[in-house]
Amino acid sequence: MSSRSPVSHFLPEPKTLAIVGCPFSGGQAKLGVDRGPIHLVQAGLPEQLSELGWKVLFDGHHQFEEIDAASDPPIGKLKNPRLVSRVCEAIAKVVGEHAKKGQLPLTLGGDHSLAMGTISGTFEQYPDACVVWVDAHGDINTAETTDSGNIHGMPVSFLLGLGSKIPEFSWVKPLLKPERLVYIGLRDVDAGEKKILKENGIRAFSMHEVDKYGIGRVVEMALDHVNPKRDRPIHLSFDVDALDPSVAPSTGTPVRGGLTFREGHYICEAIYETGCLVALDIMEVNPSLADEAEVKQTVAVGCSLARSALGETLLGSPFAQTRASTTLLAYPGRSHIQEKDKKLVLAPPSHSTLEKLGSTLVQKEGQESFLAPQNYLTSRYPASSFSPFAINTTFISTTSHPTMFNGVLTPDIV
Ligand SMILES: NC(=[NH2+])NCCC[C@H](N)C(=O)O
Repeated sequence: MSSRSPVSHFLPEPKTLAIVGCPFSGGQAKLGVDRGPIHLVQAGLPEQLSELGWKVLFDGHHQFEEIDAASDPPIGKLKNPRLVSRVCEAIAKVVGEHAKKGQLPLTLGGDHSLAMGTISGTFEQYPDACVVWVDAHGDINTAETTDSGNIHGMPVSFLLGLGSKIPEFSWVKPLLKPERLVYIGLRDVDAGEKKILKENGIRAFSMHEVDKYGIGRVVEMALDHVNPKRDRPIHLSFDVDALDPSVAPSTGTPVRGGLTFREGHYICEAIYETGCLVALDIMEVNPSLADEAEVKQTVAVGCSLARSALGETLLGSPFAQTRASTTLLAYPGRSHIQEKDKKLVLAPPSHSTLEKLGSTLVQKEGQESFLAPQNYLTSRYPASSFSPFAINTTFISTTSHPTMFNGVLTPDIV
């Protein structure tokens, strides 16, 4: 799989990702979802993301305060209300702090009640953000409409400030506006939730729309709704049960007729391409609900969704695609091109050249790179001046801007 360095309208260089591991299951009744983040990390997710060019911060899973069931009786129908509230409040702080530092928080659930915390944290830092909620379920029940009493079916209503106010949750500010929220993948929506969606004019692309328009058009329409100019920060909250159970079997509330493997990944890729992603949740991987192979498959899918949302592409950057056949004729011993760790590194241009290019030198993991106009390479290193052997090159792009590229070249094969 190829990748390109992350591009962002909101995150400073070096792009930093903070993994917030949340081994939490209190928003629902099935045991095991608290082990989701542990499996995702053990499967190598942090390393995979640093291979994509992120500076990855992860210093262990979040430790939660315990509240025993006896001191946390239901409030109305709501189960474990104090526990869920306190855990989400803590996560809101953690996510908010990462966002404030310009880092992208990747929250690994855990059940989806956690999004009450993650989205609250995002909105503290980015009040004009929008939310793309990918899920089989609406998770928008209120204290009045919930049947199960499981809070993982309710976080969105808290974020929108719907339903009766529960003092225990008074810390949740209604920072999310209905027009800044969009759903993709819905197919199991409770009667009360349907009413809420309608009454609040919330845009939802169910599997019916995915079937009708195709995923490409659906994502475009969804983004046109919440982020028409593609200038708002995006929080992507992805419940793996949005995927069909044949793709992600090991999850607490699977529903048939879901997104295919590619449809799920396409959503992530398309959101990454906007350059607007500021926070990501991967939720509801429960490694206790299927056989070993299916658990492995679900965990692997959780990892690959995260990678797709964070820059992994099927063929490399758009730039690399258009320049895939570029042949750089290199000349051994030529001082401005050196081979370093199997990478060809162009010697950085002089300060005056950089100034002319309006570019600066970026120091990254011992490599120096710079942004330069697309024709910089060909004008500075015309193929004719090099011999005697050819090296096929791909570009590691630090920007999706089609006229810019990064001065580091990676030879595929010499
Ligand atoms: N995050 C989830 N898996 N939510 C499932 C919710 C199912 C159901 N609508 C409920 O409120 O209980």
